[in-house]
Amino acid sequence: MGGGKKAKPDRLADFAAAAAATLPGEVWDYLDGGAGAEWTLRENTAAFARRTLRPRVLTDVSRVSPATTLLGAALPHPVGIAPTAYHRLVHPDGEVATATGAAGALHVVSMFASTPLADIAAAASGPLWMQLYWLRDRAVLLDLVRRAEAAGFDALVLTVDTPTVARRPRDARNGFTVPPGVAAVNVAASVMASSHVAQDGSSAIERHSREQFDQTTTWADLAWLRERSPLPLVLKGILTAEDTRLARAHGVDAVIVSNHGGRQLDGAPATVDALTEVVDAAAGLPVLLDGGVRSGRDALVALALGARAVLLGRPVVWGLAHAGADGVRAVLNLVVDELTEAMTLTGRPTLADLDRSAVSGTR
Ligand SMILES: Cc1cc2nc3c(=O)[nH]c(=O)nc-3n(C[C@H](O)[C@H](O)[C@H](O)COP(=O)(O)O)c2cc1C
Ligand SMILES: CCCCC(=O)C(=O)O
Repeated sequence: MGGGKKAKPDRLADFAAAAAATLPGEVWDYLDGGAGAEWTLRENTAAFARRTLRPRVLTDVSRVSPATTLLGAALPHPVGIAPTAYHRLVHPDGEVATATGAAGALHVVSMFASTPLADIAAAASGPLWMQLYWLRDRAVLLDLVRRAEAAGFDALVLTVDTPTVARRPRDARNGFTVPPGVAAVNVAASVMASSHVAQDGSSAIERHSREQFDQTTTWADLAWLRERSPLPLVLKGILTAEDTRLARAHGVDAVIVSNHGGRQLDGAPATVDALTEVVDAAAGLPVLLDGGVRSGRDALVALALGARAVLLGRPVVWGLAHAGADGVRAVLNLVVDELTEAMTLTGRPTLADLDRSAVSGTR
C-alpha cells in the first residue's frame, strides 16, 4: 500500500488490516481473538507455515481445475465458508451478503446467523449447511432444524467442541455483549436473551452458553437428531482418530477437523497437524478442515494431506466488513486463484492428482 492511495486489497492480510482499522475495538477482538493464551490460535497459522511443497514437473498443466464434489453436490472449488456468528456485527446485510458473495461455494451458516435463513437461502447459489449447537431446549433446536429444512438447506453441522464457550480473555476484558441491533433471529428470542445482557469483566456469549448449551450430550444423543431429520449430519470439531472412528460408527456423513479457530481448547493442536490422523481413521468418510487457512498454498497443503475441502472463518468476515458481498467474493477468489496457481506449479492439475507426496514436514 502507501502513496496515499487506498490500494485494492490483494492479500488476505490486507483485508484483515482494513477490518482492524474500521471495526469497533470490541468487535475486532471478538472476531480476531482466541481462548486462553491464544497458543492454538497462533499455532493454526504457524503449522501451515512449517510445511513445504514438493513440486513435480513436466505433467501438462495446460488445464488446471480445482472442481470437486462433496456429499453429492458439485462444487466449483474446495474453498468454503466456515460458520461464524452474527455477520450483521460487521455489515448491515449480514449473512445475506455473505451468501451472495459465496457465488457457488459451500457455505456453512451459523446457528447464530443474524438474518433469516430463508433470506440467506434466497441469495445462495451453492450448497448451504446449517450449523447447530446442542441447546438444552430441544424444541428450540428442532425448530431451527425445521426452518433449515424448509429453507432448502443441504446438511446439518453439529459443532461438538463447544459444550460451553471457552474463556476468551479479550471478550471478558471488553465485557463483550451482542449489541441490541444484532440478534440470532433464527433462534427463539427467549433462549438468546442473556447474550444481550452486559456485565463488567465478563463475556455475555460465554455466560449465555453456560446457561443454554446442553453439556450432557453424548454420542448416543446423535440418534435423536438423526431420527428427526433426513439431512446428512456432519460433526465439526473433531481432532482425534478415536472420535473419528466413533463418528463413523454412529453413521455420521462427514467430519470437520477444527479447533474452532483457536477459540475453544487452548493447547489443542493446529488443525493441519491433526489432519492426517483423522483422515487415516476416517477410512473414506469425507474430512474437511478449518483453522488458519490464509492462502491457496495453505489450502493445497490441507487438500494434499486428505481434506476434501477447507473452510475460511475470519477471512470471510474480513471481506464482508470491507465490502459486503463483493468483499466475500474477493476473499474467496483470492484463495481459489492462489490454489489454482499452486496446483499448476506443483504439477497437480486436478485435486485427484494431489496426495501426501505434495507436502513435506518441516522447513
Ligand atoms: C467470530 C467467529 C464466530 C464464530 N462462530 C461460530 C459459530 O457460530 N459456530 C461454529 O461452529 N463455529 C464458529 N466459529 C468457528 C469457525 O467456524 C471456524 O472453526 C474458525 O473460525 C476457523 O478458523 P479461521 O478463523 O482461522 O479460519 C466462529 C469463529 C469466529 C472467528
Ligand atoms: C455462542 C458462541 C458464539 C459463536 C462462536 O462459536 C464463537 O464465537 O466462536
